[in-house]
Amino acid sequence: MTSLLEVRNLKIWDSRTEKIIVPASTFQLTKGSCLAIVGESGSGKSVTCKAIMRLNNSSLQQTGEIWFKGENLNTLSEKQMRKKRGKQLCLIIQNGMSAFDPSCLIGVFAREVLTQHFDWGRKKIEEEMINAMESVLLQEPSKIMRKYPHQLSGGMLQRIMIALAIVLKPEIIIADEPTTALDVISQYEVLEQFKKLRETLGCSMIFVSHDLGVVKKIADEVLVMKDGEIVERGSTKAVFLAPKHEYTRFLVSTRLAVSEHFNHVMKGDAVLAER
Ligand SMILES: Nc1ncnc2c1ncn2[C@@H]1O[C@H](COP(=O)(O)OP(=O)(O)OP(=O)(O)O)[C@@H](O)[C@H]1O
Repeated sequence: MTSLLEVRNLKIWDSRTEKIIVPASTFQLTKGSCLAIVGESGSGKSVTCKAIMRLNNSSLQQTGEIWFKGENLNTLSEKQMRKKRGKQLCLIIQNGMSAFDPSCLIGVFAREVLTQHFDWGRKKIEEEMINAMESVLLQEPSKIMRKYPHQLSGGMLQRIMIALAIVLKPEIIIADEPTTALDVISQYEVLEQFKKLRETLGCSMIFVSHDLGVVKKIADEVLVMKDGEIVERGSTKAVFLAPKHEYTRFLVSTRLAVSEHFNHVMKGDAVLAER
């Protein structure tokens, strides 16, 4: 299997305190596959994603190699990286609102992003965006384009980000807890759109989540992180069926306990509904 992205010995530390956040991560993203990164809060999932995009806060330093199509992203200039972001590597973050410019109408924001990568006129951009927004089931896309981010829900903003990705057609999408801030129904809908996005674009994906239920639905492979280190890796099926590391066993058992509780509650609801 060919890897599209190869991260070797990625080290991330805080230059102000010298605290090492990620000591030495090595992993690959197989072409066309979805790699989930799971782990508890603070285990280093987000800083790893941002390191690939070279978007960490300037106080965080990073060394190591990030190979993507014959280039080590860690050695590229900011200008070269800017060309890769969006068109080749796309990051979708947890809080949709902060990904947008609050003072900018959605349509204007989309135009600014797309004109950086395509030689398209205003009309073509609008057509492409409207088609993509319709495909992620956003109703009345023209109206949405004339709204500000704060006038839309978190689920809608995430779907607009997915629509933008559909137009940009990146080779890698990095989604950092994209459904976490949403209510359960929007979580389900947005996850379905992510699955569709993979099917339509055939792109590769890194999907960060602390929700193993979500991971099971979307990922082919899983990396488990704890305190900045990768403690387990393997196919989603293998990791769920026979977790090797104690910490993964803990994560899987907690997940099972939560879903049993959920089923129990749902059954209770069903009994109540029958009455
Ligand atoms: N800009 C920063 N400066 C200094 N330390 C940081 C910075 N960003 C993150 N950290 C630290 O790095 C560690 C890993 O953070 P990170 O956000 O990657 O965790 P995470 O696994 O994504 O957690 P969560 O699920 O809560 O998002 C934490 O201890 C955090 O405090």
